[in-house]
Amino acid sequence: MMSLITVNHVTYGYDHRPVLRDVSLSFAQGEVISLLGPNGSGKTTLLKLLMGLLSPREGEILLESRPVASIPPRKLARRIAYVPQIHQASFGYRVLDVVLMGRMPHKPFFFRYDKADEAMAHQALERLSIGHLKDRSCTAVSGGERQLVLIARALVQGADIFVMDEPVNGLDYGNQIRLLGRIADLARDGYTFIKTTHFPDHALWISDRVVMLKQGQVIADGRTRDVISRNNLFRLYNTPVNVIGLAGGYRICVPEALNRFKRPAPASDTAVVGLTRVAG
Ligand SMILES: Nc1ncnc2c1ncn2[C@@H]1O[C@H](COP(=O)(O)OP(=O)(O)OP(=O)(O)O)[C@@H](O)[C@H]1O
Repeated sequence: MMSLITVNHVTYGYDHRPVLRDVSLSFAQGEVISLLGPNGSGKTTLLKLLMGLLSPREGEILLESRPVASIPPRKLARRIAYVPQIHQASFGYRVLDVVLMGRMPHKPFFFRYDKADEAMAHQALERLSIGHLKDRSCTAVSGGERQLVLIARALVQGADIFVMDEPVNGLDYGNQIRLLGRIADLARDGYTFIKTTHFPDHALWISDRVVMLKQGQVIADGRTRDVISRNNLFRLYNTPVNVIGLAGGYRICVPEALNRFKRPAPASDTAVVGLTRVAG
């Protein structure tokens, strides 16, 4: 498969201390890639390098065959969009206006949005099933809805590569599942997602590829089912986690520490559990 993004022997450090060391990776179009690693392992730094916000000290990053560092920011924005973590909206922009902002890289310095821009924005909102929110203020929608608004903005930006830093952080369980579902749908349409996560289970749910970063180095990179293993999870997080296969080909992570969390159930609880089982 042709490489969409190639990271060639990249080294980076904010000061003298190296944060990323000799990182080489290659991502293909339509892949969902999860970057996993302990706090401070360099995940966000790698995302910033991919978006051209930082330049490698050594090595290079190519978008198709062109160095990212040589692509003007407005041009790069038409290919790569950043969807930030859920955050509190501080300005009361209308949802439709926030989505329209995605058209900026396509416009001259002084411009007005035209009918075609508005049609694209409406289409993106409908695609994510949030058309009904278009006239609401961004301060009056939930965190999960705001995350979808930012994805809609990335779609009208025309980007085909979405970079997301812990996209489900702060979302309730239902919205986490729905957001990951949207990512999987868009990946089926050819969009590429490079996202960080602290949840190996989320990587198992929707990722084609997993890259494990530890102390700035890639310790594993490959197909999700090969990389998410007890061995690799122990190397990464220094805690034993069993990866259990379920019917239907699903896999889940079960930390061994759960044994220690078990508390003896009072006799009365056992009876209730027994009743629930019968009823269920
Ligand atoms: N602007 C900065 N100036 C100096 N050091 C920085 C800066 N940003 C990050 N670092 C340091 O670089 C290292 C990697 O940080 P980075 O944010 O890439 O890690 P991360 O894997 O995304 O962490 P987390 O999972 O906690 O978000 C950390 O030691 C961090 O303290």
